[in-house]
Amino acid sequence: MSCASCAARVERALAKAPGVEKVNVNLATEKATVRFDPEKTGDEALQRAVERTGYGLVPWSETEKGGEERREEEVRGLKRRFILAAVLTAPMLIGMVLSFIPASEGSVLQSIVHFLHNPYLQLVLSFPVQFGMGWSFYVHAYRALRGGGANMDVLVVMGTTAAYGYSIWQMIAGGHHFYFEASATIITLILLGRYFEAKAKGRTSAAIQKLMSLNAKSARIERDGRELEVPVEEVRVGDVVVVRPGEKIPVDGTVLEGRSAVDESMLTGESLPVEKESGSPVTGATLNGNGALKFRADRVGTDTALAQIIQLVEDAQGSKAPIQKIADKVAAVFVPAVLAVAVITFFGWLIAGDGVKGLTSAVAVLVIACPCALGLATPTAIMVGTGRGAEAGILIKGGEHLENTHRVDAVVLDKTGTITHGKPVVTDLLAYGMSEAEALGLAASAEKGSEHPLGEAIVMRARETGGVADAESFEAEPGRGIRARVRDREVLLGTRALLELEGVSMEAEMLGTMTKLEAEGKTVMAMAVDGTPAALIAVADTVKETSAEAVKTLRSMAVGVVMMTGDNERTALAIGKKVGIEEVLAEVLPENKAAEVEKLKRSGKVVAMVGDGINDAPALATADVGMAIGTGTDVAIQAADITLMRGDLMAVPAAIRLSRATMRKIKQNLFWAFFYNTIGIPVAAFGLLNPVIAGGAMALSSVCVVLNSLSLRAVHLE
Ligand SMILES: Nc1ncnc2c1ncn2[C@@H]1O[C@H](COP(=O)(O)OP(=O)(O)OP(=O)(O)O)[C@@H](O)[C@H]1O
Ligand SMILES: [Cu+]
Ligand SMILES: [Mg+2]
Repeated sequence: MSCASCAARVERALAKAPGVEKVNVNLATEKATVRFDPEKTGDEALQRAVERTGYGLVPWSETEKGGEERREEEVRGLKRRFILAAVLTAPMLIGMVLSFIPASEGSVLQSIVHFLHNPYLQLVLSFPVQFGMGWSFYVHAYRALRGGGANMDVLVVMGTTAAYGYSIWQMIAGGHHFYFEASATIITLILLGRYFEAKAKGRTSAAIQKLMSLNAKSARIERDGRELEVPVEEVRVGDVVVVRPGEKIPVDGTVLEGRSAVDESMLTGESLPVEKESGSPVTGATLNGNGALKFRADRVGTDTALAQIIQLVEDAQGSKAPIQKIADKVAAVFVPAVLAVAVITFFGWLIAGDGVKGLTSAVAVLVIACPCALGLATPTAIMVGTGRGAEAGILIKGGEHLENTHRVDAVVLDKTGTITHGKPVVTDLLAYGMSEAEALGLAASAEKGSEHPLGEAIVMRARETGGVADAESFEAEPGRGIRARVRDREVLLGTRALLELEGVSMEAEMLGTMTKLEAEGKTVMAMAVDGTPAALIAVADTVKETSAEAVKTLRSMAVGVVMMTGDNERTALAIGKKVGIEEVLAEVLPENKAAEVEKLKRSGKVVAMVGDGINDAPALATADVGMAIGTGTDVAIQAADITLMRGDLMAVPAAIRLSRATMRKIKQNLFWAFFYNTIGIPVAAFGLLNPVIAGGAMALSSVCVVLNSLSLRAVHLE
């Protein structure tokens, strides 16, 4: 495909094929994504549908193998053709330049100019350029026309052939208007543009290549009591993998033996190494530190975290941003419209009595009108933007999310696990009417079945001092607490509201203590045993080091920040004060989190929700942009549009910055592309544009667009 109208035509052909439900063709990645009913159609039918329009379709599985080589081959071929064309065209251009120098009659200069302007010499030089190096334009144009449409190759071919044919006719008829050098120069310049474009396009996928290169090549596994080295593809789930100090971890798994600090920065962007010991999860492509590790392989091949990240980034790069619809609509009607303008131009000038001017002007219209810059404006920026994000640990699921993020003016932050580390520890334990040890034992036994971080904190504390028994029954009340039977006693543990709902009333003194602890920013849970208040358990969670700075940065970007939590208001306000958030929504039950986001949206805000927990998932899906903390639960990551691989909140302003920068690039690109066509076409039609300059400008425009998008790679996100 050479321009936006090609992509539009392939897309239409696929959309019309029976059994196809949804289709997206991307010019920059040269990929088509099709959702179809396998009962009604298949690879081959789709392939035929595309081939009928004059293009080709290669199944995805085959592109993986040869994709990179094909691209390199294309770049090499274009370079070769450009150099040959340039060498042949140069004498004609030199002749043109020299003719501007005043030369006296009979001088050497004059004879050189004469020689270089000899129509026979020009015919001989330009013939191979037109039909040799330029042959592919004819092939592509023919295929497009045969498929019943037109693309930019048709414009190039029509323009240059008209100029060339007219020159030959002039030779036969004894005239002296020759345009051999014009058509040769246009072809040379377009080849140069295509060469640059193909090269630059290769660089837009650099992020993917970088990710792929992270993969380990081989792994050391233990089989039948022996250690042997195998290619990483041969590692099976359940294999025991041995990693020596300083080695790359080959696949995802769980540590069985050993202790080490692992550098996970390549995947998470988090620079501090993470301590690993028996039971810790390890991820393929990360780098082992000083210890030796032995781990069990849990996920291999396409299931590993790295493989999924690559897949996600690839999908995102190929997806469309809504803003592209404008360009697509224009591109679809562009070529026929330009042909019409060219015809009108020619006849207009002819009627005005200047057929020669009509011809050159029509050629200039055909050449300047190429919509290739238009087709590349959005997809190249989306490609580079999502790639840049992946490098910084910001995984964006699609172009639309990258686009939506730039409008965000309110960010809702979950408290536990998002602003704080989400690893609370028990700080205070006050027992009423029983020993502290007994209270802790009951609480921990009751919480044993809970996956809530608060429950885990209590169990952790109890493990330090003694055993934790199993509960006879366990029931969680989301957003309020738990109810359990332990050693034949009814245990109720959670918020004030939970106890009140069950008709348990606490003494004023106990409530006072609770309030006091909460004002310190601790989360306080009350426990009732068999209907009487028995203990208060306070836990504290540490605020992430960067949370306050992230809030400040967001403010400076004119983005409002709100904290939303299920925790009580006093605790929330105390934490809010630490990080600089005044607006706090506290005691929000899990089922109401989404409704709060909805309320904010209705007030006219474009809302980004940042969360980590299962209870955040509905809110993440409701928000205009859902951002999941990568260290959080899978459910949250599934529901979100963007995953922040590193736990720290500075990634939120970074994501917004990236989106703003990407949108700025897209708008610049679209403006440049539209501007250039809308100004260029009338100027050319009125005979004010030399066809050669038109060729140069058109080649430049797409190169400019691609380079402009590539400059996104250097954007500062911090
Ligand atoms: N397993 C549990 N054991 C004891 N109390 C609980 C438990 N689960 C919830 N609670 C009580 O319910 C409150 C709200 O819980 P919820 O899970 O909605 O929010 P959170 O995890 O405290 O905060 P955030 O919404 O910021 O993640 C907690 O503060 C706690 O008092
Ligand atoms: Cu073009
Ligand atoms: Mg939570």
